[in-house]
Amino acid sequence: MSTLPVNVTVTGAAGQIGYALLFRIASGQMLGPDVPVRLKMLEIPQGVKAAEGTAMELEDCAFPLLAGIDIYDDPKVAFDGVNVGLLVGARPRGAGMERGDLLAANGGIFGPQGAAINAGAADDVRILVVGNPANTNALIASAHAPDVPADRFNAMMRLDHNRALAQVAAKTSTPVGDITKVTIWGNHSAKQHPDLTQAVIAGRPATEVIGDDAWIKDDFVPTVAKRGAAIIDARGASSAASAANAAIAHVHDWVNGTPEGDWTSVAMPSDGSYGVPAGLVSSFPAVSKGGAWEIVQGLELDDYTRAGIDTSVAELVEERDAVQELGLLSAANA
Ligand SMILES: NC(=O)c1ccc[n+]([C@@H]2O[C@H](COP(=O)([O-])OP(=O)(O)OC[C@H]3O[C@@H](n4cnc5c(N)ncnc54)[C@H](O)[C@@H]3O)[C@@H](O)[C@H]2O)c1
Ligand SMILES: O=C(O)C[C@H](O)C(=O)O
Repeated sequence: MSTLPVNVTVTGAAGQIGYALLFRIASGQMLGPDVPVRLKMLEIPQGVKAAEGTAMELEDCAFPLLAGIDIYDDPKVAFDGVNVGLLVGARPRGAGMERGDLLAANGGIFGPQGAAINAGAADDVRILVVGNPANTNALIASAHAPDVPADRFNAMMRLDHNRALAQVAAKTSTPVGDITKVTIWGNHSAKQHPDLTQAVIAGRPATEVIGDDAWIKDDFVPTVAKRGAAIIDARGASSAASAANAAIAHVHDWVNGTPEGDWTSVAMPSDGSYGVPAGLVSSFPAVSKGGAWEIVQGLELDDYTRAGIDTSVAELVEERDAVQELGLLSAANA
């Protein structure tokens, strides 16, 4: 990236995650301590006033790297020239809302945003979808941006990845920094598959250090997969600071590379690796090199891992089929 300001568009800027995210982006934690940023905040009209308040606070931080702040309620302008887009704003599930209703409501958000990205984004654009259902929302956005390479659309699994690291660290009394090669496969949902079969703790296989297969299957996997719901139950609102932290780390590593000897978990369009149908936005172990993700290849999958991936991917197929049926994967419906 050059020293020209990087245009960072954040949707849902007045929301909880937006509030935890914007200050860290402006301080340089996402793109680096030498990279100026211009924030382009997108909200729905009812959210604009609150976004203006957040912008006032951003100004009051006097961040040296913050080159400008603009607030929009029109995606076409908000994504004009965007280099990095964080698609956070989404329609939450309301009382009595079926999964199909949620997918349809979000299709109405992510289709037009994808079209706006297609029309105005910079050539190096990178899009991270955070708003749920994140994987399928990323698929919808990408379908409406036929001129943008599909691999520029990611969905966020980094929070699940970090949750897995934290659980293993607590179980083994190991510093998080000594734990590598954890993977989350599949969908950002309770059907994700957290996987420790390749994980390493201070140079030793994690499964050997843990020495408790029942803990992995009966405790670790469901705890990580259902952590989002546990946070909602405890906080009365979904995770915000940890989600923002994960988004910062995801984009940081995408742009600047992953540490040598480790990988992270990224939902990106499948190239057919590990039997995941091509095009589905599914999570894989991935390294970032030269500003692009590469799926880690050649991992042996035991039967338990294979079954976990298949279950999660089946859910993604269902979601894709549902939005396809609703016409949300057709660019004509933007
Ligand atoms: N992928 C993950 O790991 C992860 C983690 C936590 C939360 N989430 C999801 O992130 C999303 C946002 O969470 P939150 O806590 O910030 O919610 P929130 O309700 O506090 O904020 C959402 C904001 O988005 C805005 N918005 C809605 N539609 C919009 C549109 N079309 N364009 C622009 N802005 C729009 C709303 O006005 C609101 O200000 C939710 O879908 C949540 O489920 C994902
Ligand atoms: O689980 C949720 O609905 C919220 C969010 O996606 C999370 O993982 O915390």
